[in-house]
Amino acid sequence: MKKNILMIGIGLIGSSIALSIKETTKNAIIVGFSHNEKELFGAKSHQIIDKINLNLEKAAQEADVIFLCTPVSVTLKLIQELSTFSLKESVIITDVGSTKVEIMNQAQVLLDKGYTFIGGHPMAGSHKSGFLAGNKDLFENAYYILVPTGNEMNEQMTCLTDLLTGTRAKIVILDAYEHDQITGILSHMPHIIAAQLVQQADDLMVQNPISKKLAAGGFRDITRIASSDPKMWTDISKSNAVILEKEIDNWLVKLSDFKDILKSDKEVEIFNFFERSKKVRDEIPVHKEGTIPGFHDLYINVPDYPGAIAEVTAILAKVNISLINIKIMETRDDIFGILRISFKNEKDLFLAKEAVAKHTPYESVIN
Ligand SMILES: NC(=O)c1ccc[n+]([C@@H]2O[C@H](COP(=O)([O-])OP(=O)(O)OC[C@H]3O[C@@H](n4cnc5c(N)ncnc54)[C@H](O)[C@@H]3O)[C@@H](O)[C@H]2O)c1
Ligand SMILES: O=C(O)C(=O)C[C@]1(C(=O)O)C=C[C@@H](O)C=C1
Repeated sequence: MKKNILMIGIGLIGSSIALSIKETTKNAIIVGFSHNEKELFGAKSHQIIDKINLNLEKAAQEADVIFLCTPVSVTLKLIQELSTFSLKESVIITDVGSTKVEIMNQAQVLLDKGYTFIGGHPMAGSHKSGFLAGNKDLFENAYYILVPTGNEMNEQMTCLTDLLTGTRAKIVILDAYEHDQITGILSHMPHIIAAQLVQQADDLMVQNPISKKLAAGGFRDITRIASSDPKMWTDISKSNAVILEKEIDNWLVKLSDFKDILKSDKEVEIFNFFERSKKVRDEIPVHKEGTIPGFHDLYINVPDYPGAIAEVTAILAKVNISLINIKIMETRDDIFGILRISFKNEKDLFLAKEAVAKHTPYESVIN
């Protein structure tokens, strides 16, 4: 029997989930709804969705599963609106919002009507928006957090996790508060800090335009996410404001402590500050199940001339090492490009590093 999946919002996340479902759930019909018709027709022509339904009530009534893939403030309104419709009794409603407490509280209106709501949040994404940035592999190896209410039946939970197998993400169950605390520090604070750092740099760039050209790897690495959608981050910040206010206070105290040790020229304390961070960062598991998604990546500095990439891949082929992914990173515009090559295991990664060092003049690092 066909399974009717309604995707409300076909942006980066909605389209990536739709594409991943199409990979594994052959009986799924993906119906798209959003406030933006042009986007819907675009998504249909790219075969991300199978059908368009511009009537939300009708689309929701026909759905077996509803994914809310909209900015958090819109998701809150849509939950309210869905609760006024007469939906299938067995319907599963889920979302992908980056915060969970406010959304789970709002979902009570659906539970009151006897509907099932399971909160969701795939912990991967990008600073890009819109269906053209969608990618069926976006969530591979990432964690996909689910927040049950306790009211859902086991079969409904299984139905949702089965539907998500195409994402190749790892499902993790959390409660809403725990979720917002963790993502507050691991996802929301980094976005606030990156945004503020860019503004601080902007002041300098206005005073001294040459500084614009001098931003190097460090600035790029820490500020990529400042290019994310401001609407999405306004919603996330407002929705997680209580936790973020506490974390910002904590940040200000810690930064002020650093200022004090700097001011009093306490070299050992300054060293300890950086040493502790390095130790913690280096120990976060990268290749196993950990905070940082596991890939076996080699970063190679390659000169910007035709054939340089082919030269590297030819060497890998010669020593019989297969790669699983290759990407030119957007980290440096001039002189060098960074080539990121992913391998299927650690052994191949180290063999590749050795081969690049032996047969090419290019520097490479394992991250
Ligand atoms: N971007 C990420 O890295 C990321 C990762 C995980 C979760 N999320 C969460 O996923 C959700 C979607 O983010 P995204 O990156 O896909 O954003 P996006 O801007 O790419 O897509 C948003 C979608 O919502 C639709 N939309 C906006 N207002 C609407 C309305 N009033 N009615 C119906 N549709 C409306 C847009 O048309 C678009 O299809 C957000 O809640 C975000 O917090 C984002
Ligand atoms: O990689 C990025 O660009 C992201 O910001 C993705 C990111 C994050 O890691 O903070 C952003 C918001 C989401 O809710 C989950 C993932």
